[in-house]
Amino acid sequence: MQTPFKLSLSAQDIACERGGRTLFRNLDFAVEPGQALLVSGPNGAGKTSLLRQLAGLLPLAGGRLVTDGADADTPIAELSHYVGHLNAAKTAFTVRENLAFWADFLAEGQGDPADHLAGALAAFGLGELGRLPAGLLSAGQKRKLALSRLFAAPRPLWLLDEPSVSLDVASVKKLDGAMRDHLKAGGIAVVSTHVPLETKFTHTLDLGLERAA
Ligand SMILES: Nc1ncnc2c1ncn2[C@@H]1O[C@H](COP(=O)(O)OP(=O)(O)OP(=O)(O)O)[C@@H](O)[C@H]1O
Repeated sequence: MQTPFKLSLSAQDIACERGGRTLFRNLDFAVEPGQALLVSGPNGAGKTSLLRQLAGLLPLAGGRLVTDGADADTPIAELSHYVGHLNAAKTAFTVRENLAFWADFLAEGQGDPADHLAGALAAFGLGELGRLPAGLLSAGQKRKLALSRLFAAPRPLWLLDEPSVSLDVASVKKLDGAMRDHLKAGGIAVVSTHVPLETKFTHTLDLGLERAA
């Protein structure tokens, strides 16, 4: 069994600007090991922007992000998996090659990449499609491939932007199960979704309300 995660993440007084417009400011939250934050709000409220900030893909316009339980020099990007709207798969590579790349690249020094690859192929039942180029997958299968990356390397922070989009009912259940197991292992998750999930979120953040405040 893997060592339980022990990462905490807090956002302190953070702000976000896009195209010269302030989407939110003075935002605070804290997530401890085993906890999940649900980010909600209407279209355009800034959910994707916030997740991209947490993933280190978009600069903060103010405030700071603080982690505890990890080496202070390790950027959040290296502690997290970010699954966004783009599925980030190499279309000419097969399903297996994509997952093998992630297992080799992301899980270096964290156990046997072959074990991670097997876990990733099994997580959303992509084993049978292993030889298919990722570009030929259906929309839901592409989303499953992106989510399978969560299993290609153990990382304490999952940043999931509308993770259930295009998934069938059984796969949404698998996603809920995966999140439950991740939280049980002490992982943390920040999730934006318009669709109800079974996952028990310990914290919620409504960016629509933040904006109105
Ligand atoms: N590169 C950009 N330049 C300027 N404005 C941008 C840029 N990217 C996003 N925006 C704007 O920032 C705002 C927030 O976008 P974001 O994608 O974060 O919203 P969201 O809450 O995730 O929306 P949705 O629910 O529709 O996915 C939108 O008004 C969008 O037009």
